[in-house]
Amino acid sequence: MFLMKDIVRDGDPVLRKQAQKVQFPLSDEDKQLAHDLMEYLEVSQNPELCEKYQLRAGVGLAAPQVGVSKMMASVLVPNEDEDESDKPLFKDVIINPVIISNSVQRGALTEGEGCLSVDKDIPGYVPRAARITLRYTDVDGKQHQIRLKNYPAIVCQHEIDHLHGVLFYDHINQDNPFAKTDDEIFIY
Ligand SMILES: O=CN(O)C[C@@H](CC1CCCC1)C(=O)N1NCCC[C@H]1C(=O)Nc1ccccn1
Ligand code: NI
Repeated sequence: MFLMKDIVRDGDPVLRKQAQKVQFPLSDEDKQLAHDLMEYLEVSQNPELCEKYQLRAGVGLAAPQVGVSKMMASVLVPNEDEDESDKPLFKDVIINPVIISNSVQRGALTEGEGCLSVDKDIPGYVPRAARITLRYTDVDGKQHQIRLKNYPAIVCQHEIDHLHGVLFYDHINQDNPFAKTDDEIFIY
């Protein structure tokens, strides 16, 4: 199981590398990595376990963040409203993901973004596509092509950035971190 000590921090070159495509069929090592990447999110989103293991709760975790330069990331976006079935908005390990289309409309999290690999808070809007069409392969080798919008779309873009050596603050407007072009929508 990954702990905070296993998470690589900004400054380590692995976070700025282009990750390698994952070969199928998955090796046992890659299957274990996929499992561990998702397990981190599940454990971190459980209040008791998060506390017990002193984790920072996360909704995504990319392989380079645990020092493995491979194109694989876990995404677990919980369904915030309690009453709804606690079926997550999006849950999968995305392997060799490719964003095949981006909406012209852009969006950003109103509170900006953070990263488990970046210890300091860096304020500012991180403009991203409001909607994307994502193509990826899952651990079983099944190909998916899905459309995502709002928070799940933001999370997947953040993770896919990691696979290309991009960190969230690379997108923040240096002159005016909270610059807002009029067509931008903002998501919670
Ligand atoms: O690459 C992946 N990362 O760096 C983990 C990041 C990924 C998200 C940041 C913005 C979009 C994707 C992450 O999850 N966070 N960033 C730092 C601390 C907070 C934490 C977070 O947002 N936690 C959370 C949110 C809702 C519900 C439960 N937990
Ligand atoms: Ni991150």
